[in-house]
Amino acid sequence: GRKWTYNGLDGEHDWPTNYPFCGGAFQSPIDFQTHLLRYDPNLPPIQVQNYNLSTSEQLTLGNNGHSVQLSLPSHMYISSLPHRYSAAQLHFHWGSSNLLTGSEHTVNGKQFAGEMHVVHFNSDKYPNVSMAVDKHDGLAVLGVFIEIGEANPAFDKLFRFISGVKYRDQKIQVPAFNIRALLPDRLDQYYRYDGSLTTPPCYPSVLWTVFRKPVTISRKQFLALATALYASFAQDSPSMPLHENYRKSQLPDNRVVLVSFRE
Ligand SMILES: NS(=O)(=O)c1c(F)c(F)c(S(=O)(=O)CCO)c(N[C@H]2CCCc3ccccc32)c1F
Ligand SMILES: [Zn+2]
Repeated sequence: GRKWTYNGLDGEHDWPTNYPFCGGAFQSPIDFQTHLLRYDPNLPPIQVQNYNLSTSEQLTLGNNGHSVQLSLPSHMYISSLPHRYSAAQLHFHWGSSNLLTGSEHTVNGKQFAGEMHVVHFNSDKYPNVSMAVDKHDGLAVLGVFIEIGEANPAFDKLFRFISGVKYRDQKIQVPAFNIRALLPDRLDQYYRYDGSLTTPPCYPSVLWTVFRKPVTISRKQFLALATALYASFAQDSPSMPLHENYRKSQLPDNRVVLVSFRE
């Protein structure tokens, strides 16, 4: 598809020109404002299967110019949704070294330092993520808020390789690890709503589950993510830093956000 960026030329205000869904309804991210929330006691804890990958498996870490993404095997899946949603990839959104506000979803206007998304596709109905990406029941994304605090060694299993994918379209193989360790300890408290991809083509195909509890990583870990990457190719000059890769909040379009927890 056509190139797009997060700011300046081809920035998010211009996305609808080449990607009409980006100007449509049911867009993500949104601000989880208290008055939009409705407690739903029937929302079950999220259950994930086969997230504890063996180190003998290899995953592809890549810089696609918009984020750093880690490919995930489809034998990892979410088992607590109406269909089986198998893993496809995970990626991050962040601010910059001195902008500790880079999450996409926000809570009553509070923006977190960053946000991780684990993208899954409905493998009961579609053979792969590309076939699922534009279907109304195609994707389920787990969102995890990231805050600066205690270091989380699990993220180093990924961040220690980030210098190998500094430039756009660079890819390396990395040893797999326990992806469950990247999620918060409680998977029973989350926000739930129908939304979209937060990047072009912005298909309204995502069942969003954003965990209430953030994970923490250290400032050193955060800087490794926020300052190491370029959105430009290795041979490009000048190089463009890859940062502030978060979409602004979208209109709720009178959507209700279900929550699995009481205040
Ligand atoms: N925030 S978000 O909406 O979860 C989200 C991103 F922010 C994001 F950057 C990506 S991307 O890295 O692929 C770069 C641009 O598509 C994705 N990719 C998804 C949807 C597009 C097709 C596809 C194909 C294979 C695997 C994943 C995906 C994405 F879903
Ligand atoms: Zn994302």
